[in-house]
Amino acid sequence: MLTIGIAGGTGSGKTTVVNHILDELQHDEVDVIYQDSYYKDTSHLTFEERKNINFDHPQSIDFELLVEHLKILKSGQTVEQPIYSFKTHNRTGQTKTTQPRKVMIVEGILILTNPAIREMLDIKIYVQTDSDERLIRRLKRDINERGRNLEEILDRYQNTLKPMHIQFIEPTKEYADIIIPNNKYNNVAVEIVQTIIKERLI
Ligand SMILES: Nc1ncnc2c1ncn2[C@@H]1O[C@H](COP(=O)(O)OP(=O)(O)O)[C@@H](O)[C@H]1O
Ligand SMILES: O=c1ccn([C@@H]2O[C@H](COP(=O)(O)O)[C@@H](O)[C@H]2O)c(=O)[nH]1
Repeated sequence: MLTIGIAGGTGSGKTTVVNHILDELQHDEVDVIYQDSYYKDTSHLTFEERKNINFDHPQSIDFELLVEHLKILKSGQTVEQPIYSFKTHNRTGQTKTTQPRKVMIVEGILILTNPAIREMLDIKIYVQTDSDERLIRRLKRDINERGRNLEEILDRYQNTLKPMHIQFIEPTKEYADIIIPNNKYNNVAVEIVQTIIKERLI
């Protein structure tokens, strides 16, 4: 199994890059493990308490389960990837059956902060986008798709997202094998990554 990590700040375009890679491969050749699926289960908290969680700190992620699932996939067995709801800030209780594939993509803002995950990745990619561009994208996406309002997004940006990005996410760029500049759609970089994947699959 070729394991590819795709990190980068929120709104940098990680999911978009992943989707371009998926488009080029056969459906049964590739699957994705989303770090967001592994936010810790917080069912014991009220919605108001969950809203105050710092979701940009590595401690918000159940890395133990994520690492265990990657090990299971690498050993050729299937896992049940939790399904997460950004609207309720919690796992839904449902899972997605994820089978081992020739290519497994691991995507998320904090994946390169974890040494055990870094160790398991064959190719580490960091998607690099300026913070103003990321904030604009995040505003549009979170209002349209994640049920947030302007004040909530800007509060989170100033109080947790920006400091956590500087402290934890941006420094992981140094672990990357490939950095994709993504202020604009970068088809050339994505095509290079697709070519590398195809070569490794031969
Ligand atoms: N290069 C780009 N230029 C403009 N908009 C982009 C670009 N890449 C992604 N987007 C848009 O920005 C938003 C966030 O992108 P997404 O891929 O979800 O980022 P991430 O997964 O890193 O948070 C989406 O609405 C997406 O369509
Ligand atoms: O319940 C939650 C969990 C996370 N977030 C925010 O999501 C982003 C990470 O997702 P991307 O798709 O990479 O943007 C992170 O910055 C968290 O702040 C949330 O709002 N609610």
